[in-house]
Amino acid sequence: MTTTPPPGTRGAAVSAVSAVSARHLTKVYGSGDIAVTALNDVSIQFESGQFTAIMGPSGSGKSTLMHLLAGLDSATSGQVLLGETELTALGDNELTKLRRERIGFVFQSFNLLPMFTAYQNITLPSELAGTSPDQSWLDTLIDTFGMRDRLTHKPHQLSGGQQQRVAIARALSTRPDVIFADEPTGNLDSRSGAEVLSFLRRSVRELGQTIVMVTHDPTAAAYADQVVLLADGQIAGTIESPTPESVMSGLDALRTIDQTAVAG
Ligand SMILES: Nc1ncnc2c1ncn2[C@@H]1O[C@H](COP(=O)(O)OP(=O)(O)OP(=O)(O)O)[C@@H](O)[C@H]1O
Repeated sequence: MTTTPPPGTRGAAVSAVSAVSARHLTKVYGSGDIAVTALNDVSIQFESGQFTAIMGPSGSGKSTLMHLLAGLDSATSGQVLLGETELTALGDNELTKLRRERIGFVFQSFNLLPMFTAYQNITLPSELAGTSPDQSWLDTLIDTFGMRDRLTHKPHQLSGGQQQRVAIARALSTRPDVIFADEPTGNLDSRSGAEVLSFLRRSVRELGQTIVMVTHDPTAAAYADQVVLLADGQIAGTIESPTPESVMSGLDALRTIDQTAVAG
C-alpha cells in the first residue's frame, strides 16, 4: 500500500518495518458445504504513525481482518506480523502477553470497568502487567484528552464521549505498537463522535501513535490518513487523504461492481 506521512511527521524517516502487516492472509469459517471464505489472500501493510480506516460492505471481512491482525482469531493460512514478530507463529500464552503489551483496543461499547474511576481505568493495563505507568506519558494523555477534571469520576458519571476518551487514553497508556478501534463512534451522537475522532487523529499526528479503525461511517473514515476498502474478503482499493465524498464514491463504486457481478 502506498502511504504518505501525516502532517507533523512529514519528511521524518519512516521505518522500513511496518507497524502491522498481513501476508496472503486467508480465513475460512466452517468447512465443506457451509464453508465461508471471509478473507481471501489479503496482503497489506499498515505503516507506523498512520491512521487507517477499514471500510466495506457488510460481510466484506472487516471484523475478520481486524481480529486476525490483533491476534484475536487464528488464520486459515498466511501470516500476520506486528513489527517483526509473527503473530501467526505464537502460542496462546505468548499471544496474550503480546496483546497486553503491544496492542491497544477501543470498542464501540467503551468497555470500561464500572466500579473503577476514570484514572483507574486508564492505568488498568499497567496494573495488569504489574508495571508502574509512565507518569509523564499519562499526564500528556490526560491533558490531550481533556480528562484532568474527570479523573475521579466513575464511568456512569461521564458522557459517552468522555467514556470513549477514557477508553482511548487507556488503550494508549502502554504506548502500544498499534491501536485497533472497532466502530469507536458507533454509540455516540455526531458531535461527541467528531470529538472522539479528533482525539484519535491527534493521537496519531501529535503523539505518533498508529491506529487501524473499522467503521461504516464515511465521515468518520475521513479523519484517517487513508481508507482501505474491502469487498468479498479482498482489498478492493485504497483512498489517500480521504474526504466523506471520496469515501462515499469509493463505496458506491464497490456496490456498482457488486451489482454488475450479480447481473452478469
Ligand atoms: N464465526 C463465524 N462463523 C462463520 N462465518 C462467519 C463467522 N464470522 C464471520 N463470518 C462470515 O464471514 C464473512 C465476513 O464477516 P465479517 O464479520 O468479517 O464482515 P464485516 O465486513 O465485518 O461485516 P459487518 O460490516 O456486517 O460487521 C461474512 O460472510 C460472515 O457471515
